[in-house]
Amino acid sequence: MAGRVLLTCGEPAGIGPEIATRALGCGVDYVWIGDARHLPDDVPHTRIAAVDDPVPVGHLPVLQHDFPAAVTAGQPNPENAQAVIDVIARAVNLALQDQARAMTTLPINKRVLKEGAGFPFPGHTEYLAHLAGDPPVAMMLASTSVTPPCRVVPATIHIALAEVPATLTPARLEEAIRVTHAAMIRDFGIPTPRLAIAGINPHAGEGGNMGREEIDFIAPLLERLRNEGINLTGPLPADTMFHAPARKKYDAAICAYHDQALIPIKTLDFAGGVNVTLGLPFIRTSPDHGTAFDIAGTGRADPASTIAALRMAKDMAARRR
Ligand SMILES: NC(=O)C1=CN([C@@H]2O[C@H](COP(=O)(O)OP(=O)(O)OC[C@H]3O[C@@H](n4cnc5c(N)ncnc54)[C@H](O)[C@@H]3O)[C@@H](O)[C@H]2O)C=CC1
Ligand SMILES: NCC(=O)COP(=O)(O)O
Repeated sequence: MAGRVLLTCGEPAGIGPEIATRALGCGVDYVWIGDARHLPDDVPHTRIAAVDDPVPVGHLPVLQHDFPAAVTAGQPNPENAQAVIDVIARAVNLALQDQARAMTTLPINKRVLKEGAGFPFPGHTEYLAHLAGDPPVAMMLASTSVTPPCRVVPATIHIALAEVPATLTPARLEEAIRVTHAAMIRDFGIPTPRLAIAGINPHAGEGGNMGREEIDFIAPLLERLRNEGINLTGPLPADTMFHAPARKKYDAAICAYHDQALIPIKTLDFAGGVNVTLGLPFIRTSPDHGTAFDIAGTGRADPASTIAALRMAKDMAARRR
């Protein structure tokens, strides 16, 4: 397996190109896949033919990917949508062929991809799972600069809130728990992971007075999995499980839906948060933020989350060896 981490360009009208270059020197050897014409003017870079080709010291290695339309910072162009998608697929192919140790993806704008190329997936997570043959996956967001750490997995991901109760089936929750449990061991080096499971209702249903999902299926599922030896607590009231003393008691939290999981991590560690897709045959991390069109091209974008994502990808790759 080659040594570099692949960094996909994401939406070129967002902050991706600038943070890709500002992460240079972070201690991770990475290659950017994108169109070199989108890089800030003063960035030393070298186009290479193969992932591990050498470049001069201080240069960004670039696997060139031609985009069809011009890019204006802050204004995504649907004509470039297919190229954004193709860059992700190219990175997956390289990873599946063991030509790279891991991939880190820069943010995409899902609406533009749908508008410009009919992209049928709500995010990278679902697209990467599709490209990998649809193994069970989970989206984890993990802090890197708060103690105790905050690691969260929404059991339902990119769906409307109104669809959550019907989508959060026992099978869906069980899959999220099993994928997270296996990944905590394999990728995070925690041999006996402690998982905390959030309820879906206020006060975890308050004994059935504010909803019955906890009684009807979450608690029985947890009991069954505990009998297999998985260390689980819950269902817990979500509002009191993320303060520091509560986080000390578990290694990862499985939540019912997107915002229940992502609000605590992005509040506690927006700069250091990393998005990891658990369950894939290759390693994929990502910064926790989006395309940030409001500041694209201004030089104000903070590369910290991307640096944390690259470092986490490198660490995971070392663990998998
Ligand atoms: N992995 C991915 O591809 C992700 C993509 N997105 C996409 O990004 C688009 C915009 O999403 P928003 O909800 O607006 O979130 P956002 O993260 O792009 O922006 C939220 C706020 O945080 C600021 N911000 C974000 N990253 C920053 C950075 N590195 N340094 C300094 N300030 C930063 C922005 O300027 C903005 O004020 C959406 O289309 C969404 O789907 C969002 C999250 C992840
Ligand atoms: N809110 C998190 C997010 O949108 C990231 O999704 P993905 O593109 O990593 O699937």
